[in-house]
Amino acid sequence: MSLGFIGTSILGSVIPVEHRIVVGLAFGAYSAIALRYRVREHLHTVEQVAVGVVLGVMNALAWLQFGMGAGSDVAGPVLAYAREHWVSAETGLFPYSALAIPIVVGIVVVGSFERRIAFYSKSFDIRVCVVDLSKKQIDAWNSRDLPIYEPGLREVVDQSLGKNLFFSLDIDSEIKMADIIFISVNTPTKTQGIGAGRAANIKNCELCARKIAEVSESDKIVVEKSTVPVRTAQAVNRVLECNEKGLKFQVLSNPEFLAEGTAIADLMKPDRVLIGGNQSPEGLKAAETLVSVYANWVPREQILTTNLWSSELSKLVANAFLAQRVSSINSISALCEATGANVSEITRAVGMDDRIGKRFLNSSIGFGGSCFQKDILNLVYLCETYGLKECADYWNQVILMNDYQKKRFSEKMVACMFNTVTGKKIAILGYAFKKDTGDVRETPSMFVVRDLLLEQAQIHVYDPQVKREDMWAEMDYTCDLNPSTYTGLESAVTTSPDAYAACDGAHALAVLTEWDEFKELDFEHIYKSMAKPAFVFDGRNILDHDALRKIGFEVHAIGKPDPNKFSDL
Ligand SMILES: NC(=O)c1ccc[n+]([C@@H]2O[C@H](COP(=O)([O-])OP(=O)(O)OC[C@H]3O[C@@H](n4cnc5c(N)ncnc54)[C@H](O)[C@@H]3O)[C@@H](O)[C@H]2O)c1
Ligand SMILES: O=c1ccn([C@@H]2O[C@H](COP(=O)(O)OP(=O)(O)O[C@H]3O[C@H](CO)[C@@H](O)[C@H](O)[C@H]3O)[C@@H](O)[C@H]2O)c(=O)[nH]1
Repeated sequence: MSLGFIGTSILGSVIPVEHRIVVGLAFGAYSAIALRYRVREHLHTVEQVAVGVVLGVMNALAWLQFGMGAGSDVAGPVLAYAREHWVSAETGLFPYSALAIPIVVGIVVVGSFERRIAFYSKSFDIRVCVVDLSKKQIDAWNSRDLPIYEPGLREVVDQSLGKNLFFSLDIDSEIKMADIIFISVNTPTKTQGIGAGRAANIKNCELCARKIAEVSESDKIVVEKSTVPVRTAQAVNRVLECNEKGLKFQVLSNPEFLAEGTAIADLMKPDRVLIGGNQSPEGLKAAETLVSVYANWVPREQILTTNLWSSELSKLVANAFLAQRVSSINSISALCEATGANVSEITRAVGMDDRIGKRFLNSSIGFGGSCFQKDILNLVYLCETYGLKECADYWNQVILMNDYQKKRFSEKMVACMFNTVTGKKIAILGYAFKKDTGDVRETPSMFVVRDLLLEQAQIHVYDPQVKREDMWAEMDYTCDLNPSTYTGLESAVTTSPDAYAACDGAHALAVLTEWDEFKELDFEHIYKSMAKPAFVFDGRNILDHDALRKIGFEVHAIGKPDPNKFSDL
């Protein structure tokens, strides 16, 4: 397209003025046909065409003015300059050199559009259909109100929905049609039976494999996307092999490494993509097929291929290592509070050693989310199953340290408030397990709230994204807290429309999720509205503690020395 555009422009410039109308009409017809094709093939959006048409018309008018010698007040002097300096006196034509600027601009602008479009057009070759048993989920994905909050997700869905992205309940038909099937179902920690509280429940993966074996009518690649115990692919393969039509399936492991809140960025620019497969010629061929899908947007050198078991286990190890860093720094935060050292200074000092690195060393009230605890427990259980007790104990300590950190925080709150919070209003700022998500699975805030409720506090929660029903559901599922186990639960926990309402009349405020908006609050105003002494408990170390103390707050933060306790600071 750019070459066609540039070529026609050059042609137009060397043809005598009186014939340019013919070239102009030909160029217009060429553009209309080419653009219609590109919109139909999803290479341009209608909006891009609209912008292009406006720019094109402006360009054409400027050229017309130039060619006819007319000039507006603004364009006139520029055109006069151009006529005087650029048009050849002998031929009356535009020299090639004068075309350099529009050509270069054209190549850069249109070319960069095209590279971008080429990227998406490759992806459009692939039809993706997400199927789920849950009608509620599928309806939400097809609506304006997506079932999860994730920055940038709306745009990604809008771009492809109905073009090459579909959400459907028709699992059987979609299995039949697919060449590659990703199993991405939940694999929660077992709640009963053998390994309860530690082993991952892979029942849903097996059910998917059975469904695929039952309804498939052609050979397929089946990809384990869910996080699973090592050697799950063996079970999936056994089930698939039992199909009665003699179909051949190749099972691959392709664990997901995205984190919530940064999911789109992680998807577009992953640190690596891991694909594990059987090392037979068929297995290697299947792995190569999946590699070629990712290679549409991920550089090949970042796509690793391994055997099945290394891939499955790498996912658990990655999460265990990440969580271990959080528990390690959290253990040091307790030592800081006891000695007068400052955990932020320690993080900076040790993180500048390249071998340690700066990332994932933020001390907090503990890690939460649907993955870390579940996956470490999964690893612990695997170690136990293989008789590796010392290894199991080692990784279990990461969880114990996390439990300790959550408990330590709520106990400190009670201790600071004169050993009682009974009947006191406490504002909880942030309920999601981290910022930029509305997810509350295993959120550390919930454990702090539970501890404070058991001390008979009145809790007022504000979180910009968490839905009230999700808060109740998770409290029930994970903490067994519901109106039948805690009388008056719904009146003891209020959800507030904003941080100011939550803090109004409160004895303390606790920041439990690191939402950026909490840093911008008017703390002078909040201080005036609170009961005195007014306590701040910063569970994420995001506030300016010196400024808060100047206002009059009593501030306690994770791993930060208390100036009242250490006179030598
Ligand atoms: N959430 C994350 O950020 C994340 C990141 C990396 C890996 N993972 C892993 O991905 C997997 C899924 O996690 P999630 O957070 O999306 O879980 P989720 O519970 O949010 O979603 C799982 C979905 O699977 C559906 N489902 C269950 N059984 C099914 C079946 N037999 N057929 C069709 N649909 C079925 C459920 O209805 C549900 O909508 C887990 O193994 C998890 O460890 C999650
Ligand atoms: O320095 C840190 C970093 C994180 N956290 C906490 O750790 C938890 C997990 O955070 P994060 O890892 O950013 O979010 P997840 O969405 O749980 O992502 C993890 O779990 C996913 C599911 O397996 C993996 O795909 C990701 O790679 C892995 O980072 C959250 O409560 C964070 O607040 C800290 O306390 N301090």
